[in-house]
Amino acid sequence: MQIQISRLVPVPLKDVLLKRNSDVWNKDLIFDQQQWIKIKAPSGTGKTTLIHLIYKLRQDYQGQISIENKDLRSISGDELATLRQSRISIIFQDLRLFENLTARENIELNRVLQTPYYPPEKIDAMSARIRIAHILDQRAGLCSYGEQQRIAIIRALMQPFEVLLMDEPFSHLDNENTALAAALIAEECTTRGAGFVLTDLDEDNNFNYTHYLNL
Ligand SMILES: Nc1ncnc2c1ncn2[C@@H]1O[C@H](COP(=O)(O)OP(=O)(O)OP(=O)(O)O)[C@@H](O)[C@H]1O
Repeated sequence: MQIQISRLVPVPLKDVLLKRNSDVWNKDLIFDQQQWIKIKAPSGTGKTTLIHLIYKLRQDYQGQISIENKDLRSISGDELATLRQSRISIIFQDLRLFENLTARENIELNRVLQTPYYPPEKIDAMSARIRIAHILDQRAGLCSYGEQQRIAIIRALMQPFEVLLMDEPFSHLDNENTALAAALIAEECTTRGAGFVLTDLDEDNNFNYTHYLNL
């Protein structure tokens, strides 16, 4: 999968963002599937906005986003659903879990909504690796933010994808748990030949990024 971005600027942020020296806003970029892209920027400079624009959660922008040369504005309905079910997965900054469902139910719900990529046992295997096996049957709303973040990570990895969007995915995790989660994500992307776009506030060496962009 290829995502092309051309002269993209979110309309509400236009005046502020065009004054910034950005590698992304108002530039022409191509994100290829094999790329592991880190986008670094301070708070409030549009990281979440960018991720939501690419996932088509909002459309208040000028310029163009294209998926395989097709304008994202013209992708809707079943085509958009298929894109999100099997080609683009996402870890939201605000996680977006159902707090009254258990951790396992949150993950399983997403797994069965698409052609399942992995059998349900994989939830246990991934959870053991990133140390949340003990809370799988607990209500997500009762889990700590760090636990919730790892539930959201596994939920994203249990579905098929060619590109993974990650919005500050380790913001609630300590270094040791970040390393475990990053290793799992790296392994999953490598196995599938998938790429990712990851946003964060600071520099890091959590992955062997192919590209490092300032927003
Ligand atoms: N629809 C909107 N209308 C007006 N302003 C908006 C809109 N959406 C976002 N903003 C503003 O855009 C700016 C960027 O928000 P965004 O959440 O994308 O930043 P961020 O880089 O992800 O920040 P953080 O690191 O704090 O999560 C913020 O100042 C926010 O208030």
